[in-house]
Amino acid sequence: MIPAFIITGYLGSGKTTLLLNAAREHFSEKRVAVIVNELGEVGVDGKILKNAYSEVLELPEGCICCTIHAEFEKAIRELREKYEPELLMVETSGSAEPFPVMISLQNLGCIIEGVICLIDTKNFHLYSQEDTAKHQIGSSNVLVLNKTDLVDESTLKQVEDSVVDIWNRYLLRNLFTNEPVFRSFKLYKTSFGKLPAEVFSGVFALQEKLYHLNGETHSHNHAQQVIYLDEPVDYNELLDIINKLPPDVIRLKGILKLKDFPEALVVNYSFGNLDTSYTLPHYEGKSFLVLIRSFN
Ligand SMILES: Nc1nc2c(ncn2[C@@H]2O[C@H](COP(=O)(O)OP(=O)(O)OP(=O)(O)O)[C@@H](O)[C@H]2O)c(=O)[nH]1
Repeated sequence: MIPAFIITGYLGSGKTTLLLNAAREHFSEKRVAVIVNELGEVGVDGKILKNAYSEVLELPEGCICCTIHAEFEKAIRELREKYEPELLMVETSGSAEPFPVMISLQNLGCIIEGVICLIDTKNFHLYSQEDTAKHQIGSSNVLVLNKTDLVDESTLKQVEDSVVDIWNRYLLRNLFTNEPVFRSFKLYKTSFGKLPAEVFSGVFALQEKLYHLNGETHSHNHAQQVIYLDEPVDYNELLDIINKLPPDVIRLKGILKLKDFPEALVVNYSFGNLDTSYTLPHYEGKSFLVLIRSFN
């Protein structure tokens, strides 16, 4: 039985960042495989994570929460055979709910060691009313209030109260008994998703077997568009693109080759904040930007 963690949380909340830090701080001695799923066909996270993990599988299309179970399960089987991981980390897309992934993992004989939900404390008020966000929180047993460096104490307290309230109202229940799947949660306050070792020590493992609700569907409130750039760009051109983004673009990610800089730049923009602090020295692919729009 392979232990597995699911990393969930809204768009831009810090899931990939958590995985990068965990690789450095907790998994240096372990054979860890990562499955990363992103909205749409073009992924950024997988390319970044390949710098930190030797086995990263990108699921290129759809969303593992409802359309491509078969592909997800096939991917895990292949990983298991080829790589024999000691631990599996599954990063779901910001638009996905973790429950179907939990079922698939259990069907494949994995032990769910924890469902970790990242919360963007700075921007929580902008997305807290979305159903997906509420179900992500209610289906998790490790709640991580992230980006605490960007908020004051009173905001942090408000977000904590609101997240705890949502957890209590939306907690995942056993379909037959109506009992909560997780009876408690553990809450952490972090910056850059830096979690203590105890989170990964198996104390949060789910004991219960989950069952699927037939015909279950949910709606997705986001659409994705990809722009490829043939020529290297100027940093100012990037700023220009960002300044002219339409208001329904809530997330922009990408990898860009720049005119005057040898390394490819990872572009990370969410809720008005642009971060270009991460670079990929050996990136050989095309430059691209992924725009995620909200239908709301
Ligand atoms: N200031 C600050 N920035 C953070 C923190 N955690 C993550 N970030 C930044 O937030 C941006 C988004 O982080 P990611 O880790 O890519 O978020 P994600 O949840 O994987 O994003 P999606 O996969 O698109 O949903 C990046 O620029 C990170 O560097 C934090 O605690 N503080």
